[in-house]
Amino acid sequence: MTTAPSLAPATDTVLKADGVTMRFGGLTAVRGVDLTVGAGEIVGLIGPNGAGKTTFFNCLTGLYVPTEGTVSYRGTRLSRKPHLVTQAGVARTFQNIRLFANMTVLENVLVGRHTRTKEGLWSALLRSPGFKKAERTSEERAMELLEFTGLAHKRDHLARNLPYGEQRKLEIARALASEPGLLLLDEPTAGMNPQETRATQDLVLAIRAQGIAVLVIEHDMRFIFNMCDRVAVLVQGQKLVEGTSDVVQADERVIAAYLGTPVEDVTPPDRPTDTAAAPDPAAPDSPAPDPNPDPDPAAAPDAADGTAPTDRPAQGQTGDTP
Ligand SMILES: Nc1ncnc2c1ncn2[C@@H]1O[C@H](COP(=O)(O)OP(=O)(O)OP(=O)(O)O)[C@@H](O)[C@H]1O
Repeated sequence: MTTAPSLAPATDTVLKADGVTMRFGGLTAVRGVDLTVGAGEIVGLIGPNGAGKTTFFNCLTGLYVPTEGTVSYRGTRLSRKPHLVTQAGVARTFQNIRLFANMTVLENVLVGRHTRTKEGLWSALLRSPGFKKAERTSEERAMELLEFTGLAHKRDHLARNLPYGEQRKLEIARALASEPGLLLLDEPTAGMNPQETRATQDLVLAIRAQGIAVLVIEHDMRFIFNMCDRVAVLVQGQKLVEGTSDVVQADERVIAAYLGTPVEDVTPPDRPTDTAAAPDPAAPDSPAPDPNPDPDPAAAPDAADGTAPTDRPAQGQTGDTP
């Protein structure tokens, strides 16, 4: 088993969640979860369906106000308003893709810059010199991010016409546009083929190399155990185990509650993974992508960022011409 080394020692705590609990009426979806993410770390959050992973993300990012507990980013307690959480330096992607389907790839990334631009409405309407300068800077940065995520050649394509894997990349590019110090990824490889998964793994490592800490929910255990410095396991809303990939995948309780069998032969990041189109024994609870996924309450359009989920394209769709 190989874990890519983090570039920075995890001395500085970027994210600190203390005793986060989320109840929905009689259901406790998350129960007293503590979690930290250090600078330079990639931390995995795994667990069976319904374990509370996305709910926990929603508590971290202000979409839900936790019933109990606190969340801090770089030592400062986070706001309960999603756009202020983003402004503070925490960006995220969603389990169900949320893009502006009828906007271009470049425009989608520019939207992600809004928490980093100071020019106001009047300045924009009057197209003041300050606005034009800010617009140029934003566009340059957006293009850098499209280069970084391999989407520069699609800059003028409509988001809805991108193949599924590229829509996921675009979500990441848009999240990066807010210049986060911590990126939360909710099932970034869901519905991807092995090549796309491998590319996403490389992208996450490149994001970490830029000094951005990553907390990732994923059902693909190879992806998790290849990359993560630490992994936390949620079961029925509670943290069951936390440790290195080696510790977690050998833990009897995790095997019993989630993995089923020990995950062997985890592919190192520099080895191709595109051999298996067959069902993946290292992906517990990871059925073939559902073309009609259940609606994710967190993915509903919200006033904070105004995005809407896009329809998931059919698997293997390549019709990427706008
Ligand atoms: N807004 C809500 N209202 C009521 N119950 C909710 C709400 N959001 C989540 N839940 C419930 O909380 C529990 C945890 O759900 P959550 O989506 O966080 O799990 P998960 O670990 O992310 O699952 P998956 O791996 O399938 O995405 C589930 O029982 C779910 O039905």
